This record gives sequence, C-alpha cells and structure tokens, in this order.
Amino acid sequence: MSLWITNGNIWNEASGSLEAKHVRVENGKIEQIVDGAQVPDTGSAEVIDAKGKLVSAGLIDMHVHLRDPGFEYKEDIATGTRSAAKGGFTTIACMPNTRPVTDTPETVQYITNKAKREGVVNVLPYASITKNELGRELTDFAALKEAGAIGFTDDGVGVQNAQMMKNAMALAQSMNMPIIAHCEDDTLVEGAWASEGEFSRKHGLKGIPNESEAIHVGRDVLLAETTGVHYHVCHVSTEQSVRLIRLAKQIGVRVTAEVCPHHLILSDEDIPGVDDANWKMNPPLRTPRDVKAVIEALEDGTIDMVVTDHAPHSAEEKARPVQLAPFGIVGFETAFPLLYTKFVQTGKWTLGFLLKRMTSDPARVFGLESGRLEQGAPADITIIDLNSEREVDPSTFASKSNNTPFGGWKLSGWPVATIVGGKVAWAE
Ligand SMILES: NC(=O)N[C@@H](CC(=O)O)C(=O)O
Ligand SMILES: [Zn+2]
Ligand SMILES: [Zn+2]
Repeated sequence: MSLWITNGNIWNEASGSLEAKHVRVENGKIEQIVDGAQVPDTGSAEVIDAKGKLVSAGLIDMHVHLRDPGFEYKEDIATGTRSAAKGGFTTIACMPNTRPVTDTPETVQYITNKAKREGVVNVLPYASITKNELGRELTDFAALKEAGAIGFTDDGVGVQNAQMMKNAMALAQSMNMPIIAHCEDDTLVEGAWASEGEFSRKHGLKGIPNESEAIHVGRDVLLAETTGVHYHVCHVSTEQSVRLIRLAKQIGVRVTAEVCPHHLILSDEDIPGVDDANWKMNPPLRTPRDVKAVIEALEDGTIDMVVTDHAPHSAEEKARPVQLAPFGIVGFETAFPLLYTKFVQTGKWTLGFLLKRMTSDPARVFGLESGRLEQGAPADITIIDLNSEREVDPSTFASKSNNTPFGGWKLSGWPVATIVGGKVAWAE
C-alpha cells in the first residue's frame, strides 16, 4: 500500500524554517521525502494534499489514562485512541490505574490485544510498581515486561515507602526498565485539592504545599543515583522539583521528566472559583512562580517532554461538589493547539522546539523508533493546520469525556489528519 502526502510544509531544523516537501509512504514506513518543487509521480497511490499545512512526525504522549479495563464509562481503548488521533498523537503510553489495576501479564495483554483490534494509534502499556497500586508488595516485573509493559509506575498515587521504591528501582534497573513516578507525599496533602497560594488563601481552603511533590522527587533522585535506574518524573509542577531534577541531571543521575500543557499555561490564580471541578487536577495548578519555573525547565531541557496526562472523568463525576469530584482533565484534543498558540504564535518558542518536545524527545527518552520524519522511519505522521483559529468546543471531543478548563478558548494549530503506520487513523 502506497501513500503520498503532497505539498506539505516540513520543519527544517538547520534552516529554522518550513520547507515544502512531498512524502511517500510504503508498507508502513516513510520511503522517500522529495523537494516540493518537483512534481511527484504518484501513479495509483493514495494522495493526501497537505498544501499549506504542517507535516510532522506524529506526536507522542507518554502519560495518558485510557480507563480500560474497568472505567469504560469514562473512556475506552477505542474512544481514547480516537481522541488521541484527533489531537495529532500517533503513539501513547497508558497508565495502569485501571480496574483491575494493570498489575498482571493478563491485563497488560488485554490492553495490547484490544489496542490492536480496536485502537487507531500505537498503545504502549505501563504496569504498576505495586500490586493494586497499594504500595505494599511489588508486582512481578519480569512477567510484566515479558507481557509487553514498557515501564513501571503507580501513577495516581505516590509510592509512600522509600524502601519499596528503592527495591522497585533496583529490580527495574536489573532488567533495564524505567521507573515512572507520580510524586506525592500523602501526609502533606490530606484532603486538599488546590495549591497553597493566592487561590487557596482567598477561599480559605487547605492548600497542597509544593513540598508534597518535591519531597518525593528529592528522595527518588537519591535512590536513582544509588540504583542507577532510569527514573522518570511524572507531571512536574513546582519550582522545587525543577531545581532538584536540574541538580540531579548535573551530577549524572539518569533522571528524565515531563510536564503537562495545563501546568505550562495556567496557575492557581486562573481558577475562576470553587464550584467547577474542571479546574481540579493532580498535581494542582500551582503559583505563577512555579509556572515560570516549569516553562524555563522545559526550555533548558531539565524537563524533557510534554505529556497530556489525559485523565477523562464522566460529566456526573465532575458535576459533584469540587471537594468530592475526582482529579484530572482530558488533554489529547487541546494539547498541541494550546502550546502552539501560547508559545509558538507569540514568538517565545520556535515550531521546531515544540515539535521536538512532543516527538523526538519522548522517543529518545523511551527508546522508540518513531518521533522522526525521515526516510526509513515508521509512517506515523500528523498533518496540522497552523493558521485557522477555532474555539475549543468540548461537546465535539472524540473522547467519551469533556472535562476541560479550556472550553471556549480560541486556538490555532488544529490537526487535520493523523496517519499511523501508513494508514489514516483520523481525518477531519
Ligand atoms: N492527573 C490527575 O489529576 N488524575 C489522574 C491520576 C494522575 O495522573 O495522577 C487520573 O487517573 O485521573
Ligand atoms: Zn499522576
Ligand atoms: Zn496520570
């Protein structure tokens, strides 16, 4: 099967600009990239005309929640992967806080098999560090790796016990697998949902202090130094965490990190009030000072990549009083437009920088074949309209859920077609 994507604009890092090119795909691989001035002989191949559009390596999201098995009323593998494709993502890594928790080879295989049958993007499953994510007993890392898990994480909760985390790291290191950590000390959080800051003070709420995250980051980079494991920090949100990761990297600890669009764009001071759970996520929106620190950290490479932490919850759950509603917001269908509009259109970042942090950097950190638009690479390709502005309309999301604080935002940078392994996974 042969496909031509003609007349699209490809980012050239050397010249720092977009250049018109035609891309030929054969048997799931990028076969050829030719100059836009040439007239390609497309023969009987399928042709997608990308004139005036960006053609990029498909976006990669190493932190998502597909809710399948167990919470299919929030999302499932079919809808979650369609939502990802609509957001321009071609590879996603899903978190194990499912029901049952992804802590057995059977559940890992259930996910990969269902993703093959019903999914439209590449799905890479994580398995949990501890059984049922309870922090009491390690899972069978060898069997989970054998079944296809790409790393271990108890995302949703922090591993509270330092010895447990150290044992997990030593074991993961021995089999060349990464530990991915949701950093949160429960004793510092208890019952709070908003950051300690202007917002919590104004509304008289108990705040979540920054140390609740950074204490785990500090503990874990020390344990990573001792064990030598590849340690990856989830959804970094504070200045203190950034400082610790930067120092750890300087002294050669194998640490990598990710940040979410909402922590780059929103602070606690943007939360409109105490009655809309679409502003409730974990980690919470932090102070403007933290926002500045995570932006700088992404810019200087202390933070390696952007992830969405796509965390769908039902309308009923998010309509509860905020204190009782679950943490989390959906992310696939707004991530690229948000970052493109807020950082590239404003001239703060180059397009190449944003694409790198959403394609080749996650691929480098997790050893993936994809994430590059080159001859021989997998034909995972995203076509994006950089020009037309549109309002975020959560009612049109491909996700089953629409819990987002970004409804009504006017953004540019909307994906128009997503190609996975040479096949169109989604098109407008
Ligand atoms: N981020 C969130 O607010 N929620 C996530 C859990 C998590 O990523 O820690 C979820 O599973 O809903
Ligand atoms: Zn988490
Ligand atoms: Zn998460």
